[in-house]
Amino acid sequence: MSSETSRDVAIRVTGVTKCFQIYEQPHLRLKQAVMPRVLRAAGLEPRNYFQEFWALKGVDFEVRRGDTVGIIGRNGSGKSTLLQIICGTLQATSGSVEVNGRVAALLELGAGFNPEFSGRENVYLSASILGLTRDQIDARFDDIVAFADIGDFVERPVKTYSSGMYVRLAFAVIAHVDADILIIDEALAVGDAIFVQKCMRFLRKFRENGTLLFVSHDTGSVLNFCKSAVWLNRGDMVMHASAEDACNAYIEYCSQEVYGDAVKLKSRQAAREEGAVIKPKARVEADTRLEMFDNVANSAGWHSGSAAIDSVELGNPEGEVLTSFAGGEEVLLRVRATAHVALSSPLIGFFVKDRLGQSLFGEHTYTYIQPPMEVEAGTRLEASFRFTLPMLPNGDYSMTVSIAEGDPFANTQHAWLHDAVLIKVASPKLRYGLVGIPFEEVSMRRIGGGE
Ligand SMILES: Nc1ncnc2c1ncn2[C@@H]1O[C@H](COP(=O)(O)OP(=O)(O)OP(=O)(O)O)[C@@H](O)[C@H]1O
Repeated sequence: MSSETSRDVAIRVTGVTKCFQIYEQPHLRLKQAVMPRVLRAAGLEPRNYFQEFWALKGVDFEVRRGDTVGIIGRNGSGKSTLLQIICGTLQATSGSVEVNGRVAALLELGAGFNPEFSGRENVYLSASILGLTRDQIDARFDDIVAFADIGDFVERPVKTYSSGMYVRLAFAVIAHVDADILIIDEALAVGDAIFVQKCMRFLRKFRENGTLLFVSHDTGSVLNFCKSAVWLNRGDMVMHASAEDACNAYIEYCSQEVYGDAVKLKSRQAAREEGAVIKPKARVEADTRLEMFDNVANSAGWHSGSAAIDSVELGNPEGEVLTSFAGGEEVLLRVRATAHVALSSPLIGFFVKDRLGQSLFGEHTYTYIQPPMEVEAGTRLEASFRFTLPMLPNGDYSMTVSIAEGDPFANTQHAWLHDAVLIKVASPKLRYGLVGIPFEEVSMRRIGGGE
């Protein structure tokens, strides 16, 4: 039993299973409807004409009020099925779902609106299903149409809409019904960039008070948006953990799937010493704002056994290793790795990500090392990247480093360190946005008279 009271819980999913009945031929469905009764009446044991498919196999998790939870998993893992059960549009085979609050959902395209009705009629229909009175819808109609921004199409039947228009109107409705809980499926992906930005602004505001359940294949947007994530795999809930832990585990799993059983990835997490203290090396510059912590030994990640990352160092272009930087200066990043087997076209890469796991910048060696190198087992490699360190806003960052084999589009990862370098930025000036810009001068002056 959870320690949370029902008041704190927005969604509680307990032991939910879903079994679909699969009929190999359409007429077997009819047979299933009729035959068992006939056979029972004749005193015979009825048989089933379908195969069972378990899309969900006992899913348990809770979403607290105000939480933003991502649902991740590969195609067919049961994400949409779970959302439909939470929304009440699909019945679970067993288990229960408790939802506290008004739920509005943007599920897969095609669900929700009546295609024969106009946009206007569908707005009234779906907003009233979501609990708004006619007067409330009248009062909000113009805002909904302005948000959707689909012009005269609002008077035309929804069946004439493009998928982008459809999702615009559907999102506009759910954004105006005072929902306590929003459930967003991948549908948002069909909107154009400007509309998606508008939705994201709305969702960022919404999550200040509301509860959000967000499904995506894109771990980047889950990391960017969600506090925690539920990972589903073939109907099983593998984990419900912080978004970072769940996404890292999921990415690792997907990589393992690519390798197959031939190569067993070894988790570095398992080897990590509990409570290892990361000590920053000595500061070099007096007015430091950006500090680097070598974390190669403690970084979570994995390796296939074919190659390993040995060290990651950042320093000045002369090669002197430093741990403190101001941002804006030229730096040299050196990644050393060992190939334990012969590799054709090894590539070493890195990217710097923010606290939420959002990638900010990075590079790999492939485009610079042409033709690709061939190396024999036991070769030690050093990749060097010389670049201008950006000004990063205050916060914690980390650098992911990897060695792979192949090209940027088709490669086999051999070692991956999630947090090879930890970066702390403390500056009184840079505060906003993803990337800090060093402003040379900021001023304000009066350019006209006031009343
Ligand atoms: N009505 C249905 N009848 C039979 N099988 C179904 C039905 N709906 C879903 N399934 C199956 O259940 C499994 C889970 O489907 P679901 O759509 O929930 O997965 P998903 O994780 O949302 O996938 P995707 O990421 O591709 O959208 C799939 O194997 C799918 O084929």
